[in-house]
Amino acid sequence: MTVLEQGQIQIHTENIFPIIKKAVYSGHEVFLRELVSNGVDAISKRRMAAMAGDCSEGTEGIIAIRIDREAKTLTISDNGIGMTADEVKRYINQVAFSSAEDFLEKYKSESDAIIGHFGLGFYSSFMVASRVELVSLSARPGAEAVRWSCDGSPNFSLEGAERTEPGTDVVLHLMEEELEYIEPSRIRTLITTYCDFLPVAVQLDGETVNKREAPWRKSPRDLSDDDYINLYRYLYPFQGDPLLWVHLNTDYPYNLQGILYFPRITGRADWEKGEIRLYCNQVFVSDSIKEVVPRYLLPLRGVIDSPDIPLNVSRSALQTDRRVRSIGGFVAKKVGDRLKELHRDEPGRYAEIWDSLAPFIKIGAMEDEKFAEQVADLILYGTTAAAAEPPEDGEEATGLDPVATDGRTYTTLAGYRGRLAGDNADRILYCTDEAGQAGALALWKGQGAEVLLADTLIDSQFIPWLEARHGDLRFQRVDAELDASLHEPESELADAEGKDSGEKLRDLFKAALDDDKITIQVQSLKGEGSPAALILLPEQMRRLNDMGALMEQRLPGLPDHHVLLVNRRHPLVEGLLKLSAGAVITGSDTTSPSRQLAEDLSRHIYEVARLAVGGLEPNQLAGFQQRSSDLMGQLMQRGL
Ligand SMILES: Nc1ncnc2c1ncn2[C@@H]1O[C@H](COP(=O)(O)OP(=O)(O)OP(=O)(O)O)[C@@H](O)[C@H]1O
Repeated sequence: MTVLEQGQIQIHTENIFPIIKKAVYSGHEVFLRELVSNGVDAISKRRMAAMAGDCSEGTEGIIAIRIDREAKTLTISDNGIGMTADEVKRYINQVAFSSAEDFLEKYKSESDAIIGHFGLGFYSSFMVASRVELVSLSARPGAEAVRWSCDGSPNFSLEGAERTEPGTDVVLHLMEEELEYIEPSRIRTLITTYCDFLPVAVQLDGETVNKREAPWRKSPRDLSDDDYINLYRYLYPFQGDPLLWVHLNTDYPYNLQGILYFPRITGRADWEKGEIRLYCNQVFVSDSIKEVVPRYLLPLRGVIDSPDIPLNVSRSALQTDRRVRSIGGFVAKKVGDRLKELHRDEPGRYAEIWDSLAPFIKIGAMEDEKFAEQVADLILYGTTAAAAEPPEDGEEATGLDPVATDGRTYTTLAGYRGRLAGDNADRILYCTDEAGQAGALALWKGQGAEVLLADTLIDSQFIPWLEARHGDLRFQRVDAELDASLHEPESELADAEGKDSGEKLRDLFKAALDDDKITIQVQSLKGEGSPAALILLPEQMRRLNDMGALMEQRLPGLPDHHVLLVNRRHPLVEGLLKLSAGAVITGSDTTSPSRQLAEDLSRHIYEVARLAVGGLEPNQLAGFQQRSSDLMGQLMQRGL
């Protein structure tokens, strides 16, 4: 074979390849992605050149990968446009190698990793091969086949070769330490990882391995729900089906396609990792692109495919890139639009999946003002109100509020406010713990008040945020205070000592509890089932306690300062009053058995109220249990 040329590649670094190999010490596998991408490019170039009449059309484009175990070679062939000797000199010796220098230059100055080492190009073959041969025949008429060979030093040789069909073979003579790439299973995995959605068949030893179809490149009109769900199942196997998806498609001011899915969140969502897969022209780049979408969308899954995300820069540079930021904004906007659409068109389904959507939406609203505006009317709250009746014809009504689901009834803040009346038109009643605040909640419900249920972990931050945003509204937790509608007006005659029964009860409880931090109030609560006593936590008091707990990184618990509301109408309290009055009438002093029993009962009533709000520590429970039995024993003896 005649030697066409031997020469030195003009590069500044004397021997670039060992440096590349060292710099890109991990992820050598990307060489396959780079070489297959070059083949795909060559195939589409040939198609375009054929359309312009510049070369023969050829058969369907194919990338064929062959393994030769004996020769320890891996060959990547395409039937694309090929290269003439001149083109090899220009594109391989100059373009490829000058971008190698570029890459190294960038790599040196950036401390953090370049995403997926993207754009390494042809010379990435030297990460795994000690010698690379390229045999190419240009599809242009009259071209002759050439063989280029290089061992990683700047020296190359170029000679005539045998190749009858246009296209290029890249033959990699694998280094001893890179022989993993001779294993078909390894190559197969690499093809499905990086080249699965490429529009050209990628074959391994004659068998097509990749999927080829990239649904996100299609129009949403041509995709069924099943198509979306199947892609999700394929990308995230055994993760359950997605709740909702958003098809992204824009070509201005940047080119971007993709499909994002809201996963069904079980347990804690991962706000750190990021599971959206990044592609560039259907070639897989990375499965964690924290830098491209806003943080609150990180638990979303799916694909973003854009050639306009700069990938040969460091991650930190990506984060501050203006275009990337605007892509993040675009994605958030599209997600917001899709949520709006679902809320408008299918309020029932929206409410059904609300619990899974809530973390994204609430965190998004708190972190991103634009997003907050978009979703302002889409935030749902569990409510104690009855659901609105759907229209008779059974069709799903738009704007239905409150909406019932299997588990809960939901409303929006606007819906709730629409139902508020008169003096309380600006008061938002909410409950953060249905069990712990059951007594107070029942009282409000008994009087027909609607209460919002804000009981998820995130609500402890979300409610204060909401309050700050709605300065015109008053947010009041159900157990903060009871307004006049919940108790009877007080009208009572004082006894001979000038004390009414309220004062007497107050004195009794004060003596029994002997704790200045507990404020005792006596009221006649309305409603049949109202409890004997309730613990109330005035807003200011509770907030201070919550804040202190937050600063000390502990659970808030029951603050030492709290209110004990005694319900004078309750038979137990009425009996208590009689018991203590008896003690006075018979002239007993504070140590009389009746007085002692009255105080023990008062303490017991207090502890039961405390127990109901989860305010008894585990170590107090044993004492409580003991006192309960003692008290019942005493009462039993009195009754017998
Ligand atoms: N299989 C091939 N068939 C035809 N031309 C090729 C082939 N592989 C490489 N080339 C030519 O060599 C040039 C350099 O390739 P290289 O992979 O280094 O960079 P690139 O593809 O231009 O950019 P990138 O850095 O994104 O990979 C290509 O632009 C192309 O003209």
